[in-house]
Amino acid sequence: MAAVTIRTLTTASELAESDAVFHTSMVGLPAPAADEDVASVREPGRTFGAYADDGLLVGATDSTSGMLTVPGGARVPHAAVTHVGVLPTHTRRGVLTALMRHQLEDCRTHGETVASLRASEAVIYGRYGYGIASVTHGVSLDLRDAELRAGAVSGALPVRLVDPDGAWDLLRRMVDEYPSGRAGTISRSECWWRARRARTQPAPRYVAVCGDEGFVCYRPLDTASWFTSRDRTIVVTDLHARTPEVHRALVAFLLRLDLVHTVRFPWLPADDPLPWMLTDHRAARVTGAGDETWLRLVDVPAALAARSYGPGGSVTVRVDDGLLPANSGSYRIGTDGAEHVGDVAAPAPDAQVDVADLGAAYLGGVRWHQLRDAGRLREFSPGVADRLDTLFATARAPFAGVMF
Ligand SMILES: CC(=O)SCCNC(=O)CCNC(=O)[C@H](O)C(C)(C)COP(=O)(O)OP(=O)(O)OC[C@H]1O[C@@H](n2cnc3c(N)ncnc32)[C@H](O)[C@@H]1OP(=O)(O)O
Repeated sequence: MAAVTIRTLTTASELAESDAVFHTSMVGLPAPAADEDVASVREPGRTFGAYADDGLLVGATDSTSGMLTVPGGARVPHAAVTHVGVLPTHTRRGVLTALMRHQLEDCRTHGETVASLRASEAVIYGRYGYGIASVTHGVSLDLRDAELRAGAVSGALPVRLVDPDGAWDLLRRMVDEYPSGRAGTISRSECWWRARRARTQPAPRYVAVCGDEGFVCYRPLDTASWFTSRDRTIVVTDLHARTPEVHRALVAFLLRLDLVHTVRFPWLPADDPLPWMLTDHRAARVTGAGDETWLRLVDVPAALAARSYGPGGSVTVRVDDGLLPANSGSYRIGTDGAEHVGDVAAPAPDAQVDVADLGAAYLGGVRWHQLRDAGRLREFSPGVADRLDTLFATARAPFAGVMF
């Protein structure tokens, strides 16, 4: 166990120091500008520091509060955990474990149902009850082959360019007014917008807006030889649309850009309609797939009660949570909802799972039969995984859509 003291960091210099610890631990992550006011992009009271006996700040983590959309459309209180780091001189002594324990207990105190994060390494967070709940695809669109199918854009939805530096409030309004209904969507906090504003790369970058109902932000890559390049590439840094029609109009706008050969979409849901809009499906090439949301059910009874379920009768699942023992117990999950039915001993469960794997399956992204076949779900009654799959299935792949 680590000999550290965990404290809430409050002053501007403490917060700046925690940011320095994070960037030192990350080795190569580009640091924010020297004049960035770290306190302005941190939610008060949510940054925790670990101090060694000699008073040195050796580790830190923080989070912002918001909401996460669950299957069925309800939104539950959510903590977006980030800036996790321990100085390389103090790793593997339990510092992160002490920080994670403190942070999860704090989330419970705040009444947060779930927490999520993006992981720098896949081996870190499972032990703290986080599971991979959504995946993301990187897609490269070759404009030499990309053509919209006839009828993909009906009618003329106008797209206009706006000043990127003056558009922040407009973008924020569109995200807030037309939230995605997709499970896994997280709200963008005040701190998120401030950080995005402070850290967005300088020009050239562009924002195109479709009828105040959607936008796409993009910028060119490798501009040194842009004038004569045979491989001019832009990257889409953000895309938000109220309707599929607006989404298609924004993609159509990108396809019409002169000079550009390739459009990169670094993060798309696995079931994004983009390839299906095109005459040549292979013009949109998946260049990589990775984990997106690592989800932690902080309050298992509240999380299970908040989402909707498909048909499939009911199943009693025993959940084990080593870090937040109040979550451990048996839950009856059925088409009509879910409820806590007892402690770990009774009644006899149909299956048993660790809280991290329940988090992975919660949004419908990972199928229960995968978890069973991987040896992560213990079935006590035959066919339970298949029944759970029917109960937990969602129409669309879960996706958060934002980095933080
Ligand atoms: C949400 C985000 O911000 S993601 C960014 C996370 N930060 C980084 O990747 C920065 C670089 N890494 C670090 O700062 C640190 O290595 C951390 C934060 C990942 C881990 O901090 P530590 O204080 O070393 O973790 P701690 O000592 O509590 O480890 C607990 C257990 O996890 C294991 N563990 C922790 N990190 C790793 C890792 N990167 N690889 C393998 N095992 C790990 C430890 O071996 C230990 O296992 P044990 O309980 O079986 O002994």
